[in-house]
Amino acid sequence: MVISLKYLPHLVKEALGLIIPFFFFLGKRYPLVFGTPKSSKSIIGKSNPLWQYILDHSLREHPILKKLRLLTADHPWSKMMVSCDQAQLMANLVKLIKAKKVIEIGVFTGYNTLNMALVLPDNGRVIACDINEDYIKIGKPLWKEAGVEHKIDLRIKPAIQTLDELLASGEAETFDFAFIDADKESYNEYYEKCLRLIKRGGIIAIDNVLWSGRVLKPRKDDLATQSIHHLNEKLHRDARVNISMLPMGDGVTLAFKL
Ligand SMILES: C[S@@+](CC[C@H](N)C(=O)[O-])C[C@H]1O[C@@H](n2cnc3c(N)ncnc32)[C@H](O)[C@@H]1O
Repeated sequence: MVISLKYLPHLVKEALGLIIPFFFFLGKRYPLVFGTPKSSKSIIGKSNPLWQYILDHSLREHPILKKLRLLTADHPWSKMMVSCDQAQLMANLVKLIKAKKVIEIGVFTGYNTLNMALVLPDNGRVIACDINEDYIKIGKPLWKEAGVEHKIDLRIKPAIQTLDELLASGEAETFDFAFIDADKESYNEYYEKCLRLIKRGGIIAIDNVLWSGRVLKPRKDDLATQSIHHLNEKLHRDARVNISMLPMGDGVTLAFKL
């Protein structure tokens, strides 16, 4: 079939008229797959006016936490920091269950470590696990400034090792709350060990369970997404816990130990 060149602009216009609305439809129907993520850390994009509305109408951030958040914002890996509204939820949970002993797996600059230490009683303890001491140098002076340094037990080594040491020293079923937010490939191991360390009625919060939407189509070669997706599937069936999966930050699952 020969098409005269003079019809070409018209044909291109017609084709675009069909293709563009199709992609708009996909973006609206499957926003996590086809939409443009505004931020890798937030399911509601951080430039979405609703995100600002949520902060304006719910965030009660302690000034020292705000200071650490702003300091962290200059870091090249600042997107690793937990979102401030999610940190506030975790502080509220820690207070609600009157937690004394908590575990943080993945500290980064120490925003959530500080957040939890601020609401723990004076004899409370955060076991803070990370492999990178450099990131923590940013937050550590603020732990001291806030007067909560004595509540934070920082362990610089692979978190699996720290959790095994806690189990070996007889601390099973003595913790109230755990936050899992480190290397995604180890999520299942972190979950299983935390479940042993947490008391009945305790809570495990697991971060990044939506992984910027990648859990919808986990690629075979993407081990991080595969690991998160498998844990999500397992938790859905896990009779040892009750769960809620929240579309907050990059997705957070709360597992309540029965
Ligand atoms: C997403 S950041 C944690 C953010 C932090 N929870 C916050 O409140 O901002 C992940 C952290 O996990 C740490 N990490 C990675 N692999 C680890 C491992 N095997 N053991 C302990 N920490 C690890 C990284 O060094 C990094 O600081």
